[in-house]
Amino acid sequence: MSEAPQKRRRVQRSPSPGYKLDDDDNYVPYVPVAQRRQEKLAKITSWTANSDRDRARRQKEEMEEQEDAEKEEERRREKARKERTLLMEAQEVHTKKDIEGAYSKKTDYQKAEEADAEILAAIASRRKLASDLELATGVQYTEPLKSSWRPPRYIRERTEEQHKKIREKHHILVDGENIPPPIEHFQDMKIPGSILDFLKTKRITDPTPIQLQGIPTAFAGRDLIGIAFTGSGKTLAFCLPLIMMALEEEAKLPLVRGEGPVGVILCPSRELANQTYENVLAWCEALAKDGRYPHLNTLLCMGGISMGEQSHVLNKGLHIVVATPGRLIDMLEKKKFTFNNCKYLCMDEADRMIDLGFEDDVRNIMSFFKRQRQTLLFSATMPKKIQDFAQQSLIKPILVNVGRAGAANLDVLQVVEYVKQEAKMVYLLECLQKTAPPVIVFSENKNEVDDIQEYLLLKGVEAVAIHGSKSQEERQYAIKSFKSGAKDVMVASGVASKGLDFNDIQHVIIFSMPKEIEDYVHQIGRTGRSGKTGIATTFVNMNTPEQTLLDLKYLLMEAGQKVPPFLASIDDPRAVQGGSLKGCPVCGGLGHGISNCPKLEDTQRRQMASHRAANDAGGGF
Ligand SMILES: Nc1ncnc2c1ncn2[C@@H]1O[C@H](COP(=O)(O)OP(=O)(O)OP(=O)(O)O)[C@@H](O)[C@H]1O
Repeated sequence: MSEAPQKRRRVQRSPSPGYKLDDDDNYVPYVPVAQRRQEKLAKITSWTANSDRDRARRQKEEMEEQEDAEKEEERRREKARKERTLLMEAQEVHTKKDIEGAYSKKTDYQKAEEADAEILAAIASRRKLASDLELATGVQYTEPLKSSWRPPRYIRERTEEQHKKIREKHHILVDGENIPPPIEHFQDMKIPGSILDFLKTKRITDPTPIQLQGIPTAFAGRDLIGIAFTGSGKTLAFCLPLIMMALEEEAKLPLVRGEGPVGVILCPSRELANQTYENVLAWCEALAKDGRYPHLNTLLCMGGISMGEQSHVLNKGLHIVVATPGRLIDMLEKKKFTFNNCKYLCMDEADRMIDLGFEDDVRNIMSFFKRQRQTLLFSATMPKKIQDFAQQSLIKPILVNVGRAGAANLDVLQVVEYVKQEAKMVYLLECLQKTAPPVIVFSENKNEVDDIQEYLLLKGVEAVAIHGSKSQEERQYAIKSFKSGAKDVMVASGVASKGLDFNDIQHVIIFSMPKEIEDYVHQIGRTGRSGKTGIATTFVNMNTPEQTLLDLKYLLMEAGQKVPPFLASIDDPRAVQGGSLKGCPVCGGLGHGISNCPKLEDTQRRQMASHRAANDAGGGF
């Protein structure tokens, strides 16, 4: 405000010697044209006085000519300037009209559709999910693996119509060629009695929908994409086929030291790998218990544990490996074991494993396989685009789908509450009163996880915490003490607890709503497992992005849950633009399109970070 008048004053002041204006060093006082002419005329007149009239007249004529020329030149310039301005203005108007015209031809919705199509095309051009060796040599398997397993005759003799009815009864959708029949009783799947007895002790008597179609499909040697709600028993559906395959191999020719594994199960987190490993161990032990079947060796291969502790497993023939990608690649590169005879690859939480973040690791792992394998992908969330991509990479795969991929488990009562940021801690205490323990509290932020645990401990609540920056011992202690019931509350970051199966969680409290709705589905899925019901309370507030709230709103509507008024009042911008309200093909969220997908943004960010890291490291591994 004070700057402008000061400048004006400086221009008005005539420069005095020694007075230096920043930009007026070459200042020449302006003399108007009329004044200059007068001065020249006066000079000429004085010559006239000196009676040199002819010279004066010539000079005057020359001057007038020059003046005329100058005036003419000035007129011409002015005309050109005016013409140019008009032309430019016309052009500007024209261009503006062009742009407006082009834009007015397409609705915002159409433009968004076009942008989405471009992104989808880019994703579709991803390399097939196969090892580099297979891609390079063009090795292509066209037929599924052969299997000696057959369903009982009475099931084989059922008509396709009868199979269809059974699938409809259990809300199972299937897709693929020559789909093996659904089998409603474990006994008919020809599973060893010792395993069935063990399952009974765990109250597992009848197969869940994903099991009754998934297990026969996998037993038949088929590649499989299995999608089913959280807590619906997917682990048994992909572990049992590997146990049976290993059993068959062992029966044919027992494995000796340096041989194996027969198959591998890949998990995206250490906790999940550990949990799956413990399940496999228990089932293999149960199998060998009655002495009729051999003992199968299982190796847990993940960061944070010493492989020395498991040398006794590596000293024998190895049947099953349960692993996280990083440590598995490390072990394979160090030739601790090989995949020369490995023929079963299963990925749990497969959408995470093969989305852009882990894709290269998975390809790397595949390059260690030397023969055809059976590939199985399982998850509760599997967006259409990932399904399509995976389908191209498997051999005549069968899709077994129970409920919409990414839909919430209907056994979970979902409550969404508006809680101001500063009121969350206090309200959390109140929420903990809703049910008896055990309760899980989720936060997206590691520091917040620690803060919540500290606050709860101060308030006398027995709480443990788990997140990615905790040591392996701390993580194991937290899980063990929570599982055993010694601790009432576990505060966890989303990543660290995905897929974990805790007994009878009564209540899940989502302290900070994750950006990706898939994460929300997995988090609330820690309760309401194996047919039991549970409650999930989620805190949202003005920090929660509107798009996330929209995803949440649609998910609640889909699950037939109560939608609170503040969520109900949020309008979908796509509806305003007159577009269709399809779910996002990348993350499955119902409240946004692909161009606003938070998962895609995250993946790109991760990729850029890993490129940066690679560059920083001089392009090394
Ligand atoms: N047929 C069954 N009947 C009853 N309970 C079962 C059955 N199969 C598995 N369960 C139990 O259900 C619980 C959940 O199983 P599991 O962990 O395999 O679920 P999931 O589908 O993998 O879930 P998530 O997607 O969250 O990982 C486990 O405690 C398991 O023992």
